[in-house]
Amino acid sequence: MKIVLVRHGESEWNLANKFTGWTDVDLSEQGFKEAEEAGKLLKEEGFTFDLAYTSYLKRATKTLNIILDIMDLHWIPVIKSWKLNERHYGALQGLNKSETAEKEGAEQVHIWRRSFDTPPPALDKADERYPGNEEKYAELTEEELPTGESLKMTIERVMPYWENEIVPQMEKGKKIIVSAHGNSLRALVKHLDNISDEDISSLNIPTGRPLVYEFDEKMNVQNKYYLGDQEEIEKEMNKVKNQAKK
Ligand SMILES: O=C(O)[C@@H](CO)OP(=O)(O)O
Repeated sequence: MKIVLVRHGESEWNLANKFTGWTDVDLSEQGFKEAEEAGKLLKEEGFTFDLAYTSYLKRATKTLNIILDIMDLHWIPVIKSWKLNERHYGALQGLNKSETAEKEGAEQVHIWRRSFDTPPPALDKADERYPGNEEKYAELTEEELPTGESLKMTIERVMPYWENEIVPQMEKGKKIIVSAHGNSLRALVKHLDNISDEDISSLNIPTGRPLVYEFDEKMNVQNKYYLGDQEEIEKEMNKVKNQAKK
C-alpha cells in the first residue's frame, strides 16, 4: 500500500512571509508552477490515483486540481474536509513572521511555530477573522471552531480523520493522494514516523513536493521518500525552518 502526501504549492502569504493558518489565500505564481511540477513528476514516475483528499482551503484544493489536471485524473472523487486544514494560527494570522520575531523575540516565535503543545495567542470570537463568521465552516460546532491551535490540537482533529476515513480506503485498495498543509501534514508525519513531541519541532515540510509512504498490510511504514531533487528539497526544508529570521 502506498499514499502520496503533498503540501500545497507556495501561497501568496508564504511569499509575503505571513502567518496564514485558516486564512484562505491563493497560490503565488511560483506556487502554481510547483503544483504543475508535482503533477508532472507524479506522472513521469508512473503514479496514479483513484481517490483524493484535501482541505477547505484553496491553496490545497487548487494544488490538487492542478496535479489531477496534469495526470488526466479529473474523474476521481475528491473528498474535502476542514479536518485537513492548516493549523489555526489564532491572533498571529496575518502578521509577518520576521517582524513578529523582532517584536516578540525569536525564541517566542519559534515556540509558537514549532512547539508541540503551546497554542498561539487566541483569536477573540468577536474578531472578523473568527472562522465562525465563514459560510464554509457553518457545519462546525462551537467547540470545533478553533481560535488558535497548537500542533497537539491539530493532531487531535487530523489523526481521527486519518484513522477513520483515509486508512479504511487504503485498506480497500484505493490509490490515494492527500493535498494539505505544512502543519496538518506535520501532524500526520509525526504519527507515521513515530517522532517524539520534542523532535517534531525540527521537522519542516517543503511546498509542492510529493511525499510517498509505503506500508505493509498491517499499516507499518516500510519506506518513505520525497519525489524530486533531494538537495533542492533539503534546501527548501531549511528555508521553511528559517522563515522567522531576517
Ligand atoms: O503560516 C502558516 O500557516 C504555516 C504554514 O505556512 O506556517 P509555519 O510554517 O510558520 O507554521
